[in-house]
Amino acid sequence: MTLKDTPATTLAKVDRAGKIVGGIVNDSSLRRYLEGIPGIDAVGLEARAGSFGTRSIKTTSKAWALDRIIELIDLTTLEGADTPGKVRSLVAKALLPDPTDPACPRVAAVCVYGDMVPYAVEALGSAHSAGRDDGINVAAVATAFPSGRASLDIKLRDTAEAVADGADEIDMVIDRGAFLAGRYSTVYEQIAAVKEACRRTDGSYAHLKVILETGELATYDNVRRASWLAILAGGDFIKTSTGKVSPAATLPMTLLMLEVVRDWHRLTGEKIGVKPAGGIRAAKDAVRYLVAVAETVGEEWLDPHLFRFGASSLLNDVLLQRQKVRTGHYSGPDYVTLD
Ligand SMILES: O=C[C@H](O)COP(=O)(O)O
Repeated sequence: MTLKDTPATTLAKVDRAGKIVGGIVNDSSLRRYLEGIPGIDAVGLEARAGSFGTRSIKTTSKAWALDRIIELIDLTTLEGADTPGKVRSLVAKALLPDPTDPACPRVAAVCVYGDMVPYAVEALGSAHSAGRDDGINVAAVATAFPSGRASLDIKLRDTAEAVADGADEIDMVIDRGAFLAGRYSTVYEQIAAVKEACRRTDGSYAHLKVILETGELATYDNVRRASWLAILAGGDFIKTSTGKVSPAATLPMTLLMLEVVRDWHRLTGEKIGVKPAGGIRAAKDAVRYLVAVAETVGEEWLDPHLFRFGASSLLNDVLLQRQKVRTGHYSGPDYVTLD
């Protein structure tokens, strides 16, 4: 697929991207633009990220933060050994995270492989958001996740099938090989094409999260460029990692992506979401991310439309901490499911 074949909806974004990069979107204009972005002060970035762990939080704020973290979780299972039964258990947990407390909030979404989408949709039943704000979304990883090593045609079919099966959100991976080789227009065109594959028959779109796989991009400068590229190409969210590569999400990388989103908002007025994913398991770490969001882009971003945690086990620790805040003690190790 080339830009010439790109459908009309995407062309509006291409026009805007063209205005921003200063001409036709191709390898040379993208290279000029992306490589012209000033380099990162790594020491300053890491110091800012480190400072988010030094805030003290009142008990009332902690209770609020724990509930908010739950509401921002994409509760995830992405294992080769996943089964319909495992997905049903995940959905049961998403629907009722704490069986002893009906007031416990629900997670934002369940995140599964594409072939598991029908089981997630069925298990959610009337709780499936399907476009409503009061339900739980189904997110599907697509585009030959986690490597992204497949033809564009296969990536588009992977995406379209998940959307047709009821996925509300698509988590795609970028072609890191193309990005690192400087073939920016290949990455751009693939993201734009996947965005089009997110189109439903009624003309609405599944939300597109673009996974950069920061652990493979290696440098802060690369992650900043990839963030701009993903947003220019039409991504609704930028996401750090698949969870299959180490390091996965880190606070400095996430902070850097939040800064790009802040700058994009200043430039265009458009709000893009951020999703750190992989390796976030402790509630106290998740609180640091909340502080980073609030102090970088503002509290408005502490909303499932604009921020998510991609995590398989974070919910368990948040429930334990929540129980402690509510009752003053832990209920014991059997309180949460450990899957
Ligand atoms: O996107 C989410 C990740 O795959 C989950 O990673 P995790 O198991 O380290 O929480």
